[in-house]
Amino acid sequence: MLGHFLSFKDDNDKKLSDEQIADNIIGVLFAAQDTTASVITWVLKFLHDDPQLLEAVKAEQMAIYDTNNGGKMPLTWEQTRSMPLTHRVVMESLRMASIISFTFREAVVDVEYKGYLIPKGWKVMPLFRNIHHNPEFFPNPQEFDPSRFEVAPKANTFMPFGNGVHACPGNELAKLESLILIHHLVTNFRWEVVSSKSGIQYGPFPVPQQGLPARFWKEPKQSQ
Ligand code: HEM
Repeated sequence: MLGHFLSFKDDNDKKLSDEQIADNIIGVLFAAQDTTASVITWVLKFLHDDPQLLEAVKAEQMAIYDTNNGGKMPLTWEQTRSMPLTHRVVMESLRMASIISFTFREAVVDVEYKGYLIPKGWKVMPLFRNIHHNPEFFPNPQEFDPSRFEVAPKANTFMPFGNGVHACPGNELAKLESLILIHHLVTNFRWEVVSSKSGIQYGPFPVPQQGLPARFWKEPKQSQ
């Protein structure tokens, strides 16, 4: 990406300034890395808090691990497309955590919505977190329940990656990274949350209070 920015020239042959390059790199690090790290932290918390679910995810991943000759062969693209339970855990974590809680849009023309007029130039703030925690769309919204994603959510009720032309271009990458990490983690490691506090801490993205301090260790395999 840095290479692309350094060699970029616009229609007038103008290059990007160092400041513009730094701004873009920081922007993407912020948009891509912190967000994905936050959601993965929540996945670990939710799995840790539900040992039965963790066992079920582990069973799904161990089946893949065994097919891959005890993890000696790399995970394939097709395998990442065939992790239904783990995928639902990622989706439910995205809903529960709602990493990007809201966004802004500006009305470019007068808009009438349900009897309200939003005049041209006004800012509108869709609150993703509220939509994701609305019991009308997600019954018992405070409950972590991946099975709710066995049925696709109603249109425009699940937007962890935003919507429209400025929706997140890293959507699929973030989900893929989460699936890969979960695969390697549950097939090779165990973890214990050292101090689990209820509550959310924003920095600016939400993570569990105190950032979920945990201890990890490699799980001994029976065949080893
Ligand atoms: C779990 C991880 C992620 C979440 C929850 C997330 C969420 C979002 C959301 C909600 C938006 C739309 C903001 C808006 O409408 O104003 C957005 C935009 C964006 N995201 Fe992500 N994102 C994630 C990961 C990533 C990754 C991995 C990348 C890049 C590799 C990325 C790059 C971007 C960029 C460049 C934008 C701005 C798009 C635009 O303005 O046209 N994001 N993200």
